Amino acid sequence: MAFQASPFLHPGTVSQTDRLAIVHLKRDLQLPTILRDHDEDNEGYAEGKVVNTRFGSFPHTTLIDLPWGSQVRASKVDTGSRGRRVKKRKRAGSAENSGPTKKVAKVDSEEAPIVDIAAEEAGTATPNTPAVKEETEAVAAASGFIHLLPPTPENWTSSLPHRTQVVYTPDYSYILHRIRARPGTNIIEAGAGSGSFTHASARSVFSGYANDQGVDGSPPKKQKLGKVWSFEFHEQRHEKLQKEIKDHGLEGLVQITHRDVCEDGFLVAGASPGADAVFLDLPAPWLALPNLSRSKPPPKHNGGRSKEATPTVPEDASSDTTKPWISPLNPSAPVHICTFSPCIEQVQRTVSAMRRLGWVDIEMVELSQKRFEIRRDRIGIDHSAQLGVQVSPANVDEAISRLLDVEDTFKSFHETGEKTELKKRDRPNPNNRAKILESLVGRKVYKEGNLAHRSEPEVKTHTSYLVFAVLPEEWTAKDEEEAKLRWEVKAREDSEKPKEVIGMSKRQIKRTAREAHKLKAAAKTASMPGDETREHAEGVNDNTLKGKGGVPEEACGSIKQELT
Ligand SMILES: C[S@@+](CC[C@H](N)C(=O)[O-])C[C@H]1O[C@@H](n2cnc3c(N)ncnc32)[C@H](O)[C@@H]1O
Repeated sequence: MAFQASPFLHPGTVSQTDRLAIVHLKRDLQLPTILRDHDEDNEGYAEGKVVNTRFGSFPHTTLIDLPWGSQVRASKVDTGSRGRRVKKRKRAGSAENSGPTKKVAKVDSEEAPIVDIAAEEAGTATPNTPAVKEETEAVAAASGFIHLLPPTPENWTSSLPHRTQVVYTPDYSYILHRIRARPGTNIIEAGAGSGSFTHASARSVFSGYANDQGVDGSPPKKQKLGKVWSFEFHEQRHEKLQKEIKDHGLEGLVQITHRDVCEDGFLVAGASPGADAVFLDLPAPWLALPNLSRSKPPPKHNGGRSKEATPTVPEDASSDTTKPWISPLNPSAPVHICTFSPCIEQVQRTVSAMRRLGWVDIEMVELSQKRFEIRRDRIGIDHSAQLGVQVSPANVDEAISRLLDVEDTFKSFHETGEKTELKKRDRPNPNNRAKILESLVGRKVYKEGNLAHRSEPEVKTHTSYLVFAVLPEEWTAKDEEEAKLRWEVKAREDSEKPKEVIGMSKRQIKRTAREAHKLKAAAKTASMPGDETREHAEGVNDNTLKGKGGVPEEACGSIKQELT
């Protein structure tokens, strides 16, 4: 099969068969689906593969080859036929195959053969005979519509099948920015869970595929390829995510390993991922931190975790004590980390472990994302039931005219017995077409009323504490020597120093400078005319200064200079 880039990275302009698409029903309701031109699950719809939603049914055939963003109307699908599904299938060559509204769908020969129930009941069925399915052309229904969107990490996060708590967009966008994720970065992620962060980080670090070629077919340019090194110790979650990554064309960019990272570390097949950044979404990140060091961590302790809770996962070379220690981190760059914890006690333990292990710039952040609804509050009886309008008088004139109206109606009812409803019917409808057109064309409705904003009370984001830190590059004595040779440190010759400080230690120089500074300040006060300070400072002159500090006035400047 020809190589196809992931739809998350290169969605193209139209939806395609066998590629992921997002069926957008409304802002907080989206369904991911891989578009198929045939029903591989044999679900029994005459139209082939169908997405059923609260807004109607959408056969995949109506969703393929459409420009992204298209609005698609629902189709009439006989959902009641699902129970009788196999009887609906006809064998190839059957006379009924040639109806005008039928079209023949491609059938994968490796699929389970479709059983002809009628033939089976009659005992004439031939097992394993390749069959051809036929699908009815979809007919539009009035039940509703959807929009077809290309997949992005954002809409994948809001539509993915939840297997765990997930990291939502407001959190991961901030995290990826803080851990400096960019094209070419190697990220370690543990645990992978439902893959929400995995998809977002994959897009951030993508800098091309290993088999990328120039436009003219020339060999690929040498560039650092970014990669997400994902770890998950729950077997089913690991399997499901691995399948998703394959289905989404992200293999090669994301490598998922089934592993307990607290026990067995972060090496993959014995080799280092060379991580520039790390994201830990684990219940006990402090247990994994020793495995993210630049040198061999101290012997493991249980960390208060019960032995029963520790799952058994395949052993890796990293846990083999006979082999030399390999760090999973990039040795030639500072490593940025973020840990995601729901409670402050976990944060405290994580921060303590980070301090012990040499992480610096440790900082905790809590994100409280809120969405603001911005609208114009319009007031007036005239607007009546229009959207966003409070139906109450906008001013005194409007209130009086309304009161007169009501009084009139009341009076006429008592005089003539005429019902109010009749009068109402005579009154022009404020929401009639002409009125609405007038308000749209004649007036600037968008400018009317007060501009108001209020925050949404409920926001779908998993509140957690984010701990950020940096692990600097290792600096050995050898590095120090090399640096000294490279950037020669030239000590000042004694002959260049002011003579007052020659032979003094740094501490002595500092003390002398402090005293000189104090005396100089006192002398300045003494020379200020006409206040009490002058009297106190009387008698303090250059000579006493010299005597007190033992430092001549002219030396003060040079001592200060020496210290700076
Ligand atoms: C909250 S979920 C992660 C959600 C994920 N970040 C997302 O955005 O979808 C935490 C995951 O960590 C996994 N996990 C917990 N301890 C682990 C360990 N020691 N090693 C690897 N995975 C672990 C759990 O199985 C769980 O799936």
